Order: sequence, then structure tokens, then C-alpha cells
Amino acid sequence: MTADIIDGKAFAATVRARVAARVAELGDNEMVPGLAVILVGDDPASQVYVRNKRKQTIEAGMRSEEVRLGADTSESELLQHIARLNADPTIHGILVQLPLPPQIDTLRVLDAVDPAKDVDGFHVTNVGRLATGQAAMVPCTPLGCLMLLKDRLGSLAGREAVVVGRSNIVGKPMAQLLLRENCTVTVAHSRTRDLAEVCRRAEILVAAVGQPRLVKGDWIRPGATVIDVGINRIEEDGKSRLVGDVDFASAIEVAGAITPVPGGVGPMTIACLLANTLTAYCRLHDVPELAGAA
Ligand SMILES: Nc1nc(=O)c2c([nH]1)NC[C@@H]1CN(c3ccc(C(=O)N[C@@H](CCC(=O)O)C(=O)O)cc3)C=[N+]21
Repeated sequence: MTADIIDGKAFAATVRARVAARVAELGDNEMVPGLAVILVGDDPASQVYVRNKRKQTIEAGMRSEEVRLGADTSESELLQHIARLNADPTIHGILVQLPLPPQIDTLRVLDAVDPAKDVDGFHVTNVGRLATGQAAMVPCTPLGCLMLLKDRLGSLAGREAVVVGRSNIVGKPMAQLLLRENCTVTVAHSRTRDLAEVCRRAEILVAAVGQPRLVKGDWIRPGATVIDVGINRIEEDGKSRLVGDVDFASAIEVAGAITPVPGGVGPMTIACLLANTLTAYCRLHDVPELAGAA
């Protein structure tokens, strides 16, 4: 059997189109949803990513503001920018690009963002709301993964899900979302005993560990749906290429469906960022939200 390849790039385009259509419906309102992205330092990968976000934000009919700060920016200077954006009524979403330079306390910065504008869903208030089943801003990458899973599988209730990785950005919120969908959820990580055996239980396997090709075909239950969150740049045959956390070549022989890298989860992350910005706007202005988003 050869797995179906889940086209995240195409699905992300449909999500962005739905966001754009809803933004257009907001109508004569002179105030459109606005997203601010703060980038500290000059990491080249981050620059590319921020540029894509800006382009797609504008294509969706929203306003984009970019704040670029030097790598030596102090924590208090960054906090001042956040305070200004929190108070700015034209800004509905604020994203602080991670990772931040070492002189800055990341958790302190994330908790300075107004939870209502926290389109990354990283503020403790949103983390707590998600964990307790309240309306929350949900982190973009796990939200994108969930959309792909529901599109493929319909109801997820009762399914065995294994999340490999326990980061605050992907693994933990992914587990919360799958629980919310009534999956039986296992969170595995670097200290898990017999990781391969645990993965083989999964009808839904989400790999988010940041280790190139860690998950092999023989770790996968036949017919499972495999979501590969990893985006690892490696050197191979003298060339630089992107690979996931799943060994695609062996996995495709066993899985029922699998996301590719690139073209899988990555584009969904940006689409969900736009969806979250629209959601933040709708909640703030008390107008109906986009169905199927957060
Ligand atoms: N506060 C914060 N929120 C984030 O969501 C966040 C962040 N910081 N820091 C960096 C990571 C990384 N990230 C990506 C999103 C999309 C692609 C993406 O669209 N990738 C394309 C390929 C891109 C390429 O070719 O290089 C794909 O997978 O098809 C990649 C990476 C979001 N991040």
C-alpha cells in the first residue's frame, strides 16, 4: 500500500481564501483586521518566513505591520513595543517571532502580549483556556494539523493518537486539541521507553521533535494518518534540503496518509495565523467568527 499524500499547500490556500472572503464581508468597515509581527535579530530563515507572512496577510485583505529590531535589543525595549501594539486599536493580532536572543526572557515577553491579541496562543491565559475547554486563541501549527486531520478523517472521537514531542509550541497544545476532539492521547518524547512501540499504537501520529527522519516506516501502524511537523534543513549529496521528522520514503509504504515536507504543515501554519487574526478581530468587535477556525 502506498499512502495518500496530504496536500497542505492546497488546503492552506482554501483556508486563506475563506479568511479573505470573510474579511471582504466585513464590508464598508474602514477598520480591517491588522497583524503585527515583531522580529528581533536577523536570522535568515526567520526573514523569509516573516516575508511570506506579510505577503499572505495583505493578500487576505488585512493590514500588516512589521517591527524589526536589532539582535542586541533589550527586553525592556521589546516590552515597550508590545505595550504600544497592545494599545493600538488598528492591531488585532501580535506575533513575536521565536526564538528570541538570549538576553530576552521569552516567557516574560509572551505573557506581555494582550491575550485577546495573542494570535500565537502562547500566553499562559490562552494555554490555560485551551486546557480547561474555554474559548482560546489556539497555536497556529497544531490548529493547522487538526484541520488537516478533520478534513481527512471526519470525527476523531475514540481514535488512538500519539504526539511525539512535548514543546509548548506544538506537542502540548496538539495533545490538548486532540483531547478536545475525544481522542485517546499519548504524548511521547525523548525519554519515552521504546518509542517505536508507542508510535505503532497510533491511528493518528503527529511528529514534532525536530529530529530529521526520526520516525521510520516500521514505527507506523499500517493505514495510520501521519502528520509531520518537522522542518529540518540538512545537507545531503552536497545539497541543502528540507526534511521532516518522519522518514518519508519508508513511511509512505505503511501509512494511510502522510503530510510531505515541504508543502504539508508549514503552509497551514501561516493560514492559521491569518485565521487567528480574523478570529481575534471578530471577538473584539463581537461579530460572527469564521466557522471551523479556533
Ligand atoms: N512566534 C512564532 N510563531 C510561529 O508560528 C513561528 C515562529 N515564531 N518562529 C518560527 C517558526 C517556523 N514557522 C514556519 C511556518 C511556516 C513554514 C512554511 O510555510 N514552510 C514551507 C516551506 C518553506 C521553505 O521552503 O523554506 C513548507 O513547509 O512547505 C515554515 C516555518 C513558524 N514559526
